Amino acid sequence: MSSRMLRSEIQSEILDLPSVVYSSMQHKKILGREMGNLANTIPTVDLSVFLLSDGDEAAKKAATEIISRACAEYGFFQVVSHGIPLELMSRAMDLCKTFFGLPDEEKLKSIPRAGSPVPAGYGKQPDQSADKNEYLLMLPPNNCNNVLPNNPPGFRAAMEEMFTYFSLTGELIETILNDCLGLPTNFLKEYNQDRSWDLMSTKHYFPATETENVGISRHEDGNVITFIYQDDVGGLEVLRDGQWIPVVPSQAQGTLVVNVGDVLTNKKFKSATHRVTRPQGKSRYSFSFFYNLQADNFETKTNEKIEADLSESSNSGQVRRWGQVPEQSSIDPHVD
Ligand SMILES: O=C(O)CCC(=O)C(=O)O
Ligand SMILES: [Fe+2]
Repeated sequence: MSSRMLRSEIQSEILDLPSVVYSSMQHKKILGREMGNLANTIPTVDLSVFLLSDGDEAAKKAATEIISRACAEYGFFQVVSHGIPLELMSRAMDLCKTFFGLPDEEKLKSIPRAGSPVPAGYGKQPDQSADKNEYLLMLPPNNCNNVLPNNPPGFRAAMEEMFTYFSLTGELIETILNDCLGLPTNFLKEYNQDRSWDLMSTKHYFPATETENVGISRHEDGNVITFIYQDDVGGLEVLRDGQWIPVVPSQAQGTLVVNVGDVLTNKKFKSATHRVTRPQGKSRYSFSFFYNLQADNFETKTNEKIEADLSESSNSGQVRRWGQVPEQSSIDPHVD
């Protein structure tokens, strides 16, 4: 499906939204309003104004300002009315729960291909790892290194559709962040056109035990922008001023968490440290989408170019390749 066709699907989707989340559609003046309290919650922004061909400019400006502040204060924000069909999101979540509930021998049919540059396929953290989760990782739908399960039926197609929509949402958020950073129009878009290195993973976090509860150890994402679609269990936490702030799953269906990765970090934005803590007695499921930068651009061009265009920028951190563990990363028991 061409990206133009998808965009028009997105537009028809947002005109048909449930009233509880999207009531702002009837009140254009408050489109783009802040739906969270900046003091202690990660703000949520309604993106529908950016998807409408006649989107109100003042509402876009208001939304852009909220996102700018959130990226500076938290490195995180949340979005609704992003155009990803809610039916697809909940179907994909249900299918992922079914997949992870299958016996190991079934899931192991989807282990990564030998020699693949990225271990696309099913995997489980090794026993010695503090992180207790299993996952299914995928490259863009047409990539020959993907190993996607045929069971449960429909899962593979749902994963591919989710990926395609996430990519488009990534392009939209990249454009908004471009403006937040005061970069020349379309600077990031022109700089980062190759979508073949984007990655999506769906994860199953096992319930915590009496003695340990680490889902993913504290880390920062090395890419450009990450999306997280989490179920209603909770456990994602963001470090801000030495305090772990929970990203409470929203009652609003289809809420996506967005976080700024190392590529866009500078004096203005931060790539925030975050982690996942596992609750007791419950599994947690999530989708993460990593909007990346083409690998060859990583060390050579990325921050150097963004810094050159943002004279105030100061990020000293080297942008990491996929899977490379940051030096400052540490394993902690998540008990504080
Ligand atoms: O599952 C989540 O909520 C977050 C996952 C995450 O931080 C990551 O995959 O980098
Ligand atoms: Fe992360």
